[in-house]
Amino acid sequence: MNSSHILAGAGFEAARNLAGIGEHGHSFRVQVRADAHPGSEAALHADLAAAVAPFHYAHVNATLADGSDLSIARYLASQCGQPVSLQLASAADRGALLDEDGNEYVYLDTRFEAAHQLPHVGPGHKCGRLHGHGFGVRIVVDASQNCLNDILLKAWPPLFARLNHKYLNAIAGLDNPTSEVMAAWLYRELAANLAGLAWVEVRETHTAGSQFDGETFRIWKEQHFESAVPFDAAGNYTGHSYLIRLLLQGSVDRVMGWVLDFGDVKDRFKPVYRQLDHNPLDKLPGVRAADAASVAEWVHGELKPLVPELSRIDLMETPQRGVSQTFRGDMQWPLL
Ligand SMILES: Nc1nc2c(c(=O)[nH]1)N=C([C@H](O)[C@H](O)COP(=O)(O)OP(=O)(O)OP(=O)(O)O)CN2
Repeated sequence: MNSSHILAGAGFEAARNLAGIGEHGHSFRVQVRADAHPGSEAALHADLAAAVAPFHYAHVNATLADGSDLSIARYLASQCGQPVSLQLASAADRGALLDEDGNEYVYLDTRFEAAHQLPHVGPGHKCGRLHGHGFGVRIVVDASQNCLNDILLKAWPPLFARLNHKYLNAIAGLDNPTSEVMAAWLYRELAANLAGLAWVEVRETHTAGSQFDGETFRIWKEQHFESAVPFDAAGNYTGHSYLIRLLLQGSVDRVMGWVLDFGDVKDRFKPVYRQLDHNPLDKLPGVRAADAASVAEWVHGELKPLVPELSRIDLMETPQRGVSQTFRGDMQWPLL
């Protein structure tokens, strides 16, 4: 079923006091997603700006007795004036996630450095060669069952020791170490020792990722394009460096170990990309309007026949303003 969302972001610099840690400070980042309906975009941006304002260059505990990530996240969500899903990053590697159904999670972003090759790709495919990555890993747990320290101190270190600076293909279960296989392997290894594990994400590069929640595989590929867009009724244009994220949901091919090759996603997107990049978006053939939601719909119309697994498109005009459209499946996370 199609659903259309608005994405809004904000940041604030704040001090806080936490039991066991004491006084310290953070550059907090917050992203929210809300249902799109007439007037909701301006209201969401205004509500979010007003919600973070009391924290900016201030002490969190002046507003909230409990200055934890979860407490701040709950407060910000409550100020948004409409149901939202929310991601609060208190540091580059950690934060809290809340969804509209009342689920609360904490996450840790960590990484390891390793070599691998994909043994089943066709001749000449670059991933058949021995190569390596700084693999990004996001571990997400149900906040009511577990906390960040359990991931950091107990669950992750033994796995890090098994993976870091290793040749992944030599590890049992990783003979075909695609991102999807890695996410499923990490999920199974972590679930054994981590109560409330919700999902695991693996990022081989900055532009591609995969997610496994014990049942469903989701992958994404990101691209940037530079485009002009009408600015006012007088016919003036402005422009943006757009980020588009194409998210796919599907089963993993038993031989290849992936939903679809990230390279194939990029290749199939190329003809669409050429029409978007360095062009005025209101002149796209058949586009309903030049706003981000209409452009995302247009991309979906062009790409759906080529990528049937395409489930969601996120289109950001700026890092703090964009849309997220779901066309099939259920792809709540990542928020962005
Ligand atoms: N679905 C998957 N597709 C691909 C995987 C994978 O794990 N799952 N892995 C690879 C390669 O290992 C490759 O290193 C990463 O591919 P890709 O994203 O295409 O890398 P690029 O550096 O070309 O990405 P840019 O778009 O240039 O940033 C291939 N596919």
